[in-house]
Amino acid sequence: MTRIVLFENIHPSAKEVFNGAGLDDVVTHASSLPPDALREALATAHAVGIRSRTHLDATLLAGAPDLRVIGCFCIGTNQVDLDAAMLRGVPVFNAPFSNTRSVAEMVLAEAILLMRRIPEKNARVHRGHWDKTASGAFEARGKTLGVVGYGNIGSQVGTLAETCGMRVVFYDVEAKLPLGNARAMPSLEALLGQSDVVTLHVPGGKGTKNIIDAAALAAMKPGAILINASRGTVVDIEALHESLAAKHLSGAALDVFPTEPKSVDEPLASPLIGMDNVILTPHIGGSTQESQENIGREVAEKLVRFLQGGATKGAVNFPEIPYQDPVGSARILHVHRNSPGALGTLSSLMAEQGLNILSQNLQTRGQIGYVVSDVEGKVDDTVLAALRAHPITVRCDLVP
Ligand SMILES: NC(=O)C1=CN([C@@H]2O[C@H](COP(=O)(O)OP(=O)(O)OC[C@H]3O[C@@H](n4cnc5c(N)ncnc54)[C@H](O)[C@@H]3O)[C@@H](O)[C@H]2O)C=CC1
Ligand SMILES: O=C(O)C(=O)COP(=O)(O)O
Repeated sequence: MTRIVLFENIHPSAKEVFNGAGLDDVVTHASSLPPDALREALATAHAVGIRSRTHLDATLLAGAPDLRVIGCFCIGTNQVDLDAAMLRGVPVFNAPFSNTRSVAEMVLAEAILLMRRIPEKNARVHRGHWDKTASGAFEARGKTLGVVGYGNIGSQVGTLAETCGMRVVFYDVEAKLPLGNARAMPSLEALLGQSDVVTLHVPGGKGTKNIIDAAALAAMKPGAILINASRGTVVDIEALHESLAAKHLSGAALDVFPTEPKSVDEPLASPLIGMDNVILTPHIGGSTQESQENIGREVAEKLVRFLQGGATKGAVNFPEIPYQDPVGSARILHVHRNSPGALGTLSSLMAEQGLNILSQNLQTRGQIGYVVSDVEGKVDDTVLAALRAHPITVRCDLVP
């Protein structure tokens, strides 16, 4: 029996996919779990599904000996120790596209609201002030949007912004095809110096930590707006607070934070709380009915293809082998340390166990190699134990 444990209110479309594939042991949790409960839930799991809140580090993974695969039902995978998972022979999948439009629409909406100073005016009306003034309010048309990180989300934000007449510039560490009339900038500084609105769409992690710091904020135009719906670690929050307090920036919208509350009742701790010109949202950029339903299906299908066929195409940390129709009487998934002659060693081991190899596919990535073998012959517990016991073996499983 394959036990699948889903955390963080993953859309029911995922369970439908698992059940449709005959995988009925699906345990669902409405939220992420505190460390002890998480450890306990992982101890018996063969597959887990998480979103951005559940952090799976090397110690937690070591306490999950049966875990075969991890699904991130979101885009970001920085919450998982990807190398530790790989070295345990555990592929990690995500949903690279399904929520991108949802983020892009929210960012454009926030840009327009902030350019019109709607968050402040809304708060003031609620407090009894009727400030009917055009002061500080601007049209989007003709303004410059600077997109930092021109990937799946950033490029869509640019395309949507052009439909409102905005001029789009972007900066990316990789060469990117500009969509529409967007123009690539040679540096982050160049982008910051000419953008009325700067929006961040880079991945989390060491390479992007605090790329928007005090110096970057100072390089932005007076009165500019900053939007961050990427990862909280990308912006130095204290520096942003100072820049807003000094009225250098006119407003900001943040969906992600260096430390995010763990539950609905935990308040956000941030120096930005109470600033009327700052939109604060609880990491919901990708949270729409459409995106969550699609993500549930997309990632669950990837997990099923792996659990039932060994396919790792699209895995973010693993050698990629596409789905192939099985031939023979059994399919063996073997993960080994990537060393010269490993495939020969595995094939000899299989021959010693009386298995005839009908089809074999090897891919390597960094420190590991992954082999999918379709064989003729009897693969029972003794055979599996022999393959698992060999020193080159990291993991070995049989799929139906
Ligand atoms: N707020 C939310 O709910 C959501 C947040 N996200 C986050 O949005 C971010 C972007 O997602 P995608 O567009 O799908 O990723 P992507 O991988 O398609 O694009 C990221 C881009 O950033 C570029 N990049 C990396 N380091 C950079 C740097 N230092 N400076 C400039 N460019 C750099 C990459 O070359 C790439 O083109 C991720 O952090 C993701 O986790 C994604 C979905 C929902
Ligand atoms: O897709 C991402 O990377 C996100 O940040 C969205 O995360 P979530 O599924 O809303 O926890």
